[in-house]
Amino acid sequence: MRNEEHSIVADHALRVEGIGKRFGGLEILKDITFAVQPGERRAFIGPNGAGKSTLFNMIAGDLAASSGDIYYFNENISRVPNHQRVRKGMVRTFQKSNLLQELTVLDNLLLVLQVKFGLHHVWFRKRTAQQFPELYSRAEQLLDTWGLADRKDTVVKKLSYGEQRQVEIMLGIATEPKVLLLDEPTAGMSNTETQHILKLLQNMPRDLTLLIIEHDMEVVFGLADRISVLYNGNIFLEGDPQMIKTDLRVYEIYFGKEGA
Ligand SMILES: Nc1ncnc2c1ncn2[C@@H]1O[C@H](COP(=O)(O)OP(=O)(O)OP(=O)(O)O)[C@@H](O)[C@H]1O
Repeated sequence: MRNEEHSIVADHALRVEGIGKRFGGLEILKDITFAVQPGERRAFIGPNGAGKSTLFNMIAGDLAASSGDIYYFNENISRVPNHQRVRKGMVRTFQKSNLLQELTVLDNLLLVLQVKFGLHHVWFRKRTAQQFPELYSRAEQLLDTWGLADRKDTVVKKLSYGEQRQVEIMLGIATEPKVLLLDEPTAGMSNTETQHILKLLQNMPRDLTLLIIEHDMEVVFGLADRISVLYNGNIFLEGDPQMIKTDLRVYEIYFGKEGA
């Protein structure tokens, strides 16, 4: 029985056990426990201020938890710093833009890919496709997949807001993560842009484990295998999209008992 339990635990890409977070006297998260399977797409929903971003900050290592532990492929990473989590393959994108605004899309991408290709030492000099064919070919491939090939020579600050968000996700993918955390990837996007991002996310490799915070329910239900609902500092409910969609309590959390 112990062995069986152990093997189930070892199969998790991510396991969060009893995580809590206090800001001063305020207890934002109380006792968060959940596990995500490798390749699973898990969405986190809940009203504004429920603590979704705070939870992601702790998983990514940007914020220390007040209590509890985080396991990544069965390794306790609770005290592993953020940059080491990234090196292990846990990568997040941010709600706010963290791109190098003065550089082109291609240069932003090459800077990320250089690290992956072990070419940090050439960051300061001009690189050419002739010198680094594999680097450039991977960049072209990513630009094609993400529909950004025609924008590659555009300086990031000249892109639309939606395109910038697209570049951010592409950079996250470029690091070839095992677990990718997306914090509201479609926030502030037009309906057309949202549809476009949803399609791209749906087409991502199935072995990539994806955790996503999202307010757009079309994206949530179009992408997630399982959904966790955060409310009052706890995971109020967890289930598959059909179960969450039809649970009246979720509706009440968002719209109140009488409805909107
Ligand atoms: N550094 C901080 N210091 C104090 N309070 C904080 C801090 N960060 C977040 N909070 C508070 O914690 C609560 C949860 O915030 P968080 O951003 O995690 O919620 P959220 O569910 O992601 O909300 P939203 O859906 O609006 O993005 C909020 O009340 C917020 O004001």
